[in-house]
This record gives sequence, structure tokens and C-alpha cells, in this order.
Amino acid sequence: DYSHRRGNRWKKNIITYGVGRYTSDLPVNTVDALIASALDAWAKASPLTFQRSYSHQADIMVEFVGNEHGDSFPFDGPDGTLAHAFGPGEGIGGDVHFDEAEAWTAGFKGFNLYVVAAHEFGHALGLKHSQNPESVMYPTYKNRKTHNLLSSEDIMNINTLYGPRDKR
Ligand SMILES: CC(C)C[C@H](CS(C)(=N)=N)C(=O)N[C@H]1Cc2cn(c3ccccc23)CCCCCCNC1=O
Ligand SMILES: [Ca+2]
Ligand SMILES: [Zn+2]
Ligand SMILES: [Zn+2]
Repeated sequence: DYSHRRGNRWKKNIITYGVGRYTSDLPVNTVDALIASALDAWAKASPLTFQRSYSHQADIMVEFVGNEHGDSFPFDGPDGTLAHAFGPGEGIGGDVHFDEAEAWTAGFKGFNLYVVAAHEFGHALGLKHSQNPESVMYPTYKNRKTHNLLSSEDIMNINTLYGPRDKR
């Protein structure tokens, strides 16, 4: 039972997610695929399952927004801060906001949405930053190989919060 190690974490293993406003940089189905893949990276390393929800009651609401957007963390235009996420909890808890001012890509130009999403979902699951540049939770963006994106440290940290992946 990993509850004694409870940081701030979801108290369930099935977590729903939805997507609100999209970016005009990428087709909708590409954004959906990259978001699903970034969540799947964490699902593969933990007992967690992510289910797409089309209601606005999803645990993790994902949105592309700019500048002032209704929380106390306005974005800053191109570059600078790329995105932010709220830790596990009700309402805005778990939500992920991407700065729509960035050039979002599925490749190596601009900022790779899959890489940034994996970082943000780490926060949405309760992870803090790592000082290890190999970790997806490193505080600054770098182009990363998208195959096996999570470092062993990332996997250890998610297992500390939620336990190991069930032997499926
Ligand atoms: C790790 C990300 C996916 C998420 C984090 C934000 S968060 C809340 N989710 N941890 C992020 O956006 N970090 C900035 C940090 C940063 C780097 N610089 C900055 C200049 C100004 C402001 C911020 C930064 C120097 C110039 C480069 C700017 C572009 C890249 N920006 C970053 O790497
Ligand atoms: Ca920005
Ligand atoms: Zn926000
Ligand atoms: Zn971060």
C-alpha cells in the first residue's frame, strides 16, 4: 500500500482527461494523438489508466490558452514559459494549459507537443522537477528522443507515488 508515501496524488487509478481549446499549429487529430501518447508513457510506467472524456468534468482538462486566461498564471507570449499544470485535485486540479503563443510541432522545430505534454502530465500526476537533465521533469525544455521518453528516475518517482505497474 503506497498511501503512506502519499504526496499530492490522485486517489484512484482511472483518470479521465478532456481537451478544450486546441492550437491552430497542428491538426486536431494530431494533437489528440500526441496527448494520448504522452499519457500512455505514464500509463506504461504505473498502475494508472487514462480515459478520454467529452464532458467538462474530466479530471485532467487540457487547453491551449494565451496570456491572461482565467487563472493566476498568465502566459508570456512566444518562448519563456511554454505551459503549466496543476497538481492532483478537484476543479482546476490536474488541468494542463499550453501557451498558444508557442510554435507547437510534432517534430524537432518549435516546441514538440509530445515532450512538453509528458512533462506537464508529470506535474498533473503530482511530480515535481528533477535536476537530472535526462529526466522529462527537468525544468527547462530540450529536444528529446521521443522513444522511451521517461527516464528511470521518472519511472521510479511515479512508482513512489502510485506503486509499480500491475503485471498485466
Ligand atoms: C520544461 C517545460 C516543458 C515546461 C516549463 C514550465 S513548467 C511551469 N511546466 N515547469 C517551461 O516552460 N520552462 C521554461 C523555462 C525557461 C527557460 N528560459 C526561460 C525564459 C523565461 C521564462 C522561462 C524560461 C530560457 C529561454 C528558453 C525559453 C523556451 C523554453 N522554456 C522553458 O524551458
Ligand atoms: Ca510562452
Ligand atoms: Zn493556466
Ligand atoms: Zn515543470
